[in-house]
Amino acid sequence: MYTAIRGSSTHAQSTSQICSKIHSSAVNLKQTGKGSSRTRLAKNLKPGAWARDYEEQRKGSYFDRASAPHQDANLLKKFERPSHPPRLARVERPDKSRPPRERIFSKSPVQESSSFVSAMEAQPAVLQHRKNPFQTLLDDPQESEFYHPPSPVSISPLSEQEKPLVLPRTTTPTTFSSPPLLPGFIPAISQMLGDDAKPTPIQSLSIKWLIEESGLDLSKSEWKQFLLASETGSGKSLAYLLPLLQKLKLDEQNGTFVRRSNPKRALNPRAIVLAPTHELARQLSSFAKALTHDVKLKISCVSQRNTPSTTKSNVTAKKLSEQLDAFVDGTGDLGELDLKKDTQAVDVLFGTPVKVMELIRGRGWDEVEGELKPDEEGKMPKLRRGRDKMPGGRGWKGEPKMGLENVEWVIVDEADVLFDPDFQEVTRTLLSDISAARGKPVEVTPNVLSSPPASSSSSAQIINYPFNFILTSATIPKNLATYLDNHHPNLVRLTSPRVHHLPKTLKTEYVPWSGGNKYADIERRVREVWASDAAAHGMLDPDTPVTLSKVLIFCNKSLKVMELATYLGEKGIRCVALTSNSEQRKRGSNKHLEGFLRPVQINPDPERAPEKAKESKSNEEEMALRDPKITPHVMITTSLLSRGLDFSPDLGHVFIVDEPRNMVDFLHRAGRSGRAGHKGKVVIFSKMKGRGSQRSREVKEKLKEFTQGKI
Ligand SMILES: Nc1ncnc2c1ncn2[C@@H]1O[C@H](COP(=O)(O)OP(=O)(O)OP(=O)(O)O)[C@@H](O)[C@H]1O
Repeated sequence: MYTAIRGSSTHAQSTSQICSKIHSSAVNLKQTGKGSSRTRLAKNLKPGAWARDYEEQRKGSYFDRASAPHQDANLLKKFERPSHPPRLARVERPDKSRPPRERIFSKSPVQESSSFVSAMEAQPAVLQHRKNPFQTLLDDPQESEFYHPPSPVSISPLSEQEKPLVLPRTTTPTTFSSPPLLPGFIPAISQMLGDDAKPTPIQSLSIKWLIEESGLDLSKSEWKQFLLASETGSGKSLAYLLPLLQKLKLDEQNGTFVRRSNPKRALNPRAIVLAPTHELARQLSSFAKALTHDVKLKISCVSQRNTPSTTKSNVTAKKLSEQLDAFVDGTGDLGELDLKKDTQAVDVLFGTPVKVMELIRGRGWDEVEGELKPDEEGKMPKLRRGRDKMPGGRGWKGEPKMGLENVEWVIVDEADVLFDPDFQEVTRTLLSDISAARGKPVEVTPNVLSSPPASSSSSAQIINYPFNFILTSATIPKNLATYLDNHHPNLVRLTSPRVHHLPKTLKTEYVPWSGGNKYADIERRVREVWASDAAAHGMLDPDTPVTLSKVLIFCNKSLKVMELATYLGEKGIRCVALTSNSEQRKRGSNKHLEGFLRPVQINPDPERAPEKAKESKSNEEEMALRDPKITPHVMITTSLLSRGLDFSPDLGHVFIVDEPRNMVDFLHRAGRSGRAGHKGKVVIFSKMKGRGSQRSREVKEKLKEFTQGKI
């Protein structure tokens, strides 16, 4: 590269010739795959529009510099393309005939779970603008990013001035038994987890403190406030679902719950479970459905609707609005909500905060109409019947569908995401709406998560919601702990001993890039995984068909997901590629994750559903499911699927091909494998030798310390 430029200067060529020479030499280097800085140079030093800048440089001492031009940071900065603005969740098409719509929230709006994704997919530079509370992996090696609980059970506060109230260790239940559990839960638990299943540490704690209650008024108020934190795959869902469902059933049986009816909004749940993605909400709701197989409670999931891609001219606004309100395609088995049929109140509603808000306030609740300008005669334009009153049009606002008077429980799953700066406004607005409907309004103050720890003398707003408030997470970043300390000082923290560690059954492996095609490295590794599966199987049980591991690959960018999927597809490896905008995600079911997620089902009762009970797969179907050429065994995605989803134990490998941005991200991605005591491996691809490997080695060191519990 350097020689090419020196050569150019000695022959006094024209600027554009010089530039094109630089360009072509850089492209050559790119083709030989010699490193990222050169590739970037090839992109940035294209001849043409920037030639003037080169001319200016040439007048100075550019070519006399001792160093190579790609080392001149100032110059490169000048030619750098402007960075992309942060992606918004919903892209508005410019329509000059309409006044612009504004959003109520001043910050980057949280419209959908896809905004979570765009936040996770955004470039590091973009993340900085939103003051990401998490440091990048190496930014602050001295200080831990996490809150370390002093004991499995503690009550607030984190602030340095006060000491947390630490409860003495007591014996916790070691079996799922009735009592304290309702007898109806026992067969469901046995069917789902096996007859020998024992409660995990977080489940023991929750049975003890949330179900038995131990005669101790921990939360010092009528309503419980709890945080459940434990490592990934340790059964937090069951830890909060059991107390929730049991209490709902008991209140119903004892007559202590009196349903307040709201004739206009019949859908009036007793509990709301919030999750950051539709996929997770659906999986949790089917888990709850299976648990209540005998304990009859009505479970629903408000999910991504079937939005028609185009507006047909013969569809009236009313019809279209009705279609949009029929949220799913009638897959009632999964417990998803169909507003046409579900006019009765439900017991537990699962959903993302944005979807639940749409039910509470009506679709389009977060948009205000743009200013309508008077015409030349000073008359205000009327809304046009068809277009402007169509869903999404200027004058359209959906009807609220859901009452909140009966809500006695709110569970925030993946609390660190739902209270992170991108989500917290909508989450807290939702909590405040419920409080207001229950006669106890709570003000929503902006940006509470960035506030410093309150000293004992300062007066942080103490929030006591008029409902039971349960948070769960596998990671408690310090800013979440501080928020809880400031605003929920009575919150009880139940934490498992291994919180913030990788599951014991998950192994970590580092794979160096070969220096050639990275996609080929990944392909090779996938094939190695399958080869070792086949070899191990051959030694153990050669007469039965082999089951090959499923592989989940995490990239940082959607573009890379698609490129890698194309590459592997061309090499004969079928993959599912999922990004926030994937069409499959819009279907309103988890079909796109079939084969990867752990199926949740209770064996059908042969008397009640004889056909379902008989259903079994033919040999050919079984073989097709095992064949990676027919059934995809590789899923490629971004952080979208890193949260909460319970992948099947067949998913033996997680590949992390881009450096995780922070420890939180790493723990959640890695934790999709090695769940519930099953073996798993997280494979981290990185550069371990030569230029640029220093950082990888430091990251490796940090991850090692972390997984060994030194941080
Ligand atoms: N006591 C138990 N014994 C055996 N398996 C269990 C037990 N409790 C839960 N499981 C299983 O463990 C798996 C993981 O559970 P779950 O998804 O609730 O974990 P989690 O802690 O919420 O994980 P994450 O932090 O990733 O959301 C599920 O498949 C569940 O069926």
